[in-house]
Amino acid sequence: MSSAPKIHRGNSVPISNDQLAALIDAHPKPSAISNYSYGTAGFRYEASLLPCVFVRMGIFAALRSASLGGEEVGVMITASHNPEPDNGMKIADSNGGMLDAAWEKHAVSLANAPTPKQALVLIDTLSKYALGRHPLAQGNPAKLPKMVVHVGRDTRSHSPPLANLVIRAALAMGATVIDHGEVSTPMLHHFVMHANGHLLPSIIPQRCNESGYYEIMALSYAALLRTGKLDGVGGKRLAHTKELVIDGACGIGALKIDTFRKIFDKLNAEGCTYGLPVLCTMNFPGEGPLNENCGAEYVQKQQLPPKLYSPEPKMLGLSKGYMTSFDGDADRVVFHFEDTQGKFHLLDGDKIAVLVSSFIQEELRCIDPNGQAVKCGVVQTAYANGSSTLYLKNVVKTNVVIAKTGVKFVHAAAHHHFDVGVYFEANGHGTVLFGPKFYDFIAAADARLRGTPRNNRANIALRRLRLLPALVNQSVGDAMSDMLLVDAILFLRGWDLNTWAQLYSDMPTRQAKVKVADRTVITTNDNETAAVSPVALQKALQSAMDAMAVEENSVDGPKPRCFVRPSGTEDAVRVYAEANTQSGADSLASEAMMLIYKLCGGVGSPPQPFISNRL
Ligand SMILES: CC(=O)N[C@H]1[C@@H](OP(=O)(O)O)O[C@H](CO)[C@@H](O)[C@@H]1O
Ligand SMILES: [Mg+2]
Repeated sequence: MSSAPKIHRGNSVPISNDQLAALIDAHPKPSAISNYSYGTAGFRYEASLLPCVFVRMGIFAALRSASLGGEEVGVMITASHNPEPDNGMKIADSNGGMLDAAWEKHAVSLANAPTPKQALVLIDTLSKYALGRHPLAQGNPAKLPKMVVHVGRDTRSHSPPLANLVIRAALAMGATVIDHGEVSTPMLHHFVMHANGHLLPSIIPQRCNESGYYEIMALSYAALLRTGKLDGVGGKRLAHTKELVIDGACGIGALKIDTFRKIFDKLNAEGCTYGLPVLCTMNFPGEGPLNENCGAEYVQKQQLPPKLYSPEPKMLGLSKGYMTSFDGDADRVVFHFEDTQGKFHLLDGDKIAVLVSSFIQEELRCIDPNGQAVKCGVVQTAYANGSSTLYLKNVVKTNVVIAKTGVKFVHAAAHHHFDVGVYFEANGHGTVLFGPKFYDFIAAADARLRGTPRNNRANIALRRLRLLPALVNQSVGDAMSDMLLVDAILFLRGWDLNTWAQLYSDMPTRQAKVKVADRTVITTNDNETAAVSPVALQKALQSAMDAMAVEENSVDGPKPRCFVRPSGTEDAVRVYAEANTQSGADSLASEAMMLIYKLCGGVGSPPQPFISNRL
C-alpha cells in the first residue's frame, strides 16, 4: 500500500570548502540559462537544465532547516502540469507551506551564482545568517546543527536522478534526509507539516508518513459521511454518484488514489453502510503521456473531457459518470460529467470554492446563528469566473479577496484575511485554512454543547466542523483530500454533480498562450487584472473590452473582461478572456493574442484567431 521512507544520515563532520566547491562544480550552470527564476511554483525548466539548481538546492534546504533550529523542511521534485520533458522543484518550509519569501530570494541568488567560488561566498553568508555563528562549511570543527530534509518526487523518468542530486548535496552538508520516493506534492507538504508536530493544531492527529496520511484522510472522510445519517437532509447516494472515476493524468495521483480505493473496497466488503463510493482509477503512469490530453490542466483549460488511456476493462462502463481529473503532481482537482444530451460540464476550482465555503458557513451558523464568531472568506485569482465571484458575494454572502496567481499568494491571503479561509484557483488548486479563532470556536462550542442531545443540529455541525482540519490538507491544495471533501459535501446534501453545476452558470471564457521573445516585458498590477507595461497594451485591451461591452449590451450583468500576464511556470504569456457569449470571449482572446504578438515581440507566425464553435 505504502512504503516506509528511506532515512539517510548525513556527514557527521562539516564539509570542507574544497569538497563543497567540487560538488557545485560537477554541475555547472548551463549556457542556455541566463537567470534561473523561482516562478509561480518553484524552479521549473526542461529537465536537462536543472542539475545545477538541484545540487545547490540540496545545500540550501539543509541551511534552511538549520536556520529554523533543526525544524524539518522538504523538497518536492516535480513539474506538476507541465509536459513530461520538464521538471522542477518546490521547497516546503517547516510549517508545510511554501518557502518563506525572504528565503526564496536567497534560493534564487544561490541558484544563479555564476561560479562555485561565488556560490561558496553565498553559502558562507547564509550559514552564518542562519545560525548566528560559525559557517557550516570550511571544515569548521564546531558541532553540526540539526538539519532534516524530506525529499519526494513525481513519476517523471528524470525525477530519480534529480532527487539523488538533492539528497547527495543535503547529506554532504550533514543533514538527515528522509527520502519518501514517489509521492504527490501535497503528501510531501503534509509529511513536513506533521514532522514538525509543535506547529500542528492539536485537533489534527500527528501522522508523519504515508500510511498516516491515508489513515487520517480516510477516517475523517468516513466519519464525515457517517454524520449524513443524522440530519435527515442528505446522506443519499444517487445511482451515478456511487462510482467515482478518477483521471490521474498518467501521473502520481493515479498510483496514490488507488490506495484509497483499496481501503474503501475493504470497508465496503465488510458491509459499511454509510455510502463510500467505488473509486475507479484511470490514466496510470505509463498508460499515456503525462498530462497530455488528460488531467486537470487539459480539462480545465480546454474545457473538454480527458482522453482515457487505460484499457477498456478498467473503465467498468463508467466514463459518462461522475468524474474527476487530477494534475501531474496531484495538487489540483476538477470535476466533470456529461449530461444526458452528451453536453460536457466542468466544475472547476471556482465551483469547489462555492460548494465548500457555503457548506462551512452553513455548518458554522448551526452553532452560531449570527455568523459573527469566525470570519469566513474566499480567496480567488483574476482567473476566477466572474459569475463565481458574484455568486460568492451575493448568494453565499461571503467575503472575497482577489490575490495574485500562485499558491504562495492565495495561501498567504487566506491565512492573513480569514479565520476560515477557502482558497481555490480556477484550475482546481486550493484548500481551506483554519486559523486559531476557528479552533477556539470549536473548543467553546464543545464546552457549551456538552450534555445536549447528540443528534441535535448544532452537535452534528460541531462533529462535521471538527473533522475538517484533518480531512482538508492544511499545508497546500491536495487533489485527493479535496476530492474526498467535495464528495462528502455532495453526499451530505444528497446532491449530484448536476445540482451543484446548476448553482450558477459560468460566463463563457477562453484561455490561450502566446510565445514572445522575452515575456518579462509584460508587467502587471498587484492582482494581475491589468498590464502596467507596455502601456499601449493595456490601453488597447481596455478599448477591446469596452467595445465588447457595447456589442454585448451588457448593462446589468458582468462586463466582458480580458487580461494578460507572463506565466510563472511556462515560457509564454497567458491570455484570459470572459464575456457574455462564447463568441465574445473568443474574439476578445483573439484580439489580445494579436496585440501581444505585435506589441511584445511575438515569435513564430502570428497567432490564429479562435473561431467560435460553441455557444
Ligand atoms: C492560469 C493558471 O492556471 N496558472 C497556474 C500556473 O501558473 P502560471 O504562472 O500561470 O504558469 O501554474 C501554477 C502552479 O501550478 C498555478 O498555481 C497557477 O494557477
Ligand atoms: Mg500541480
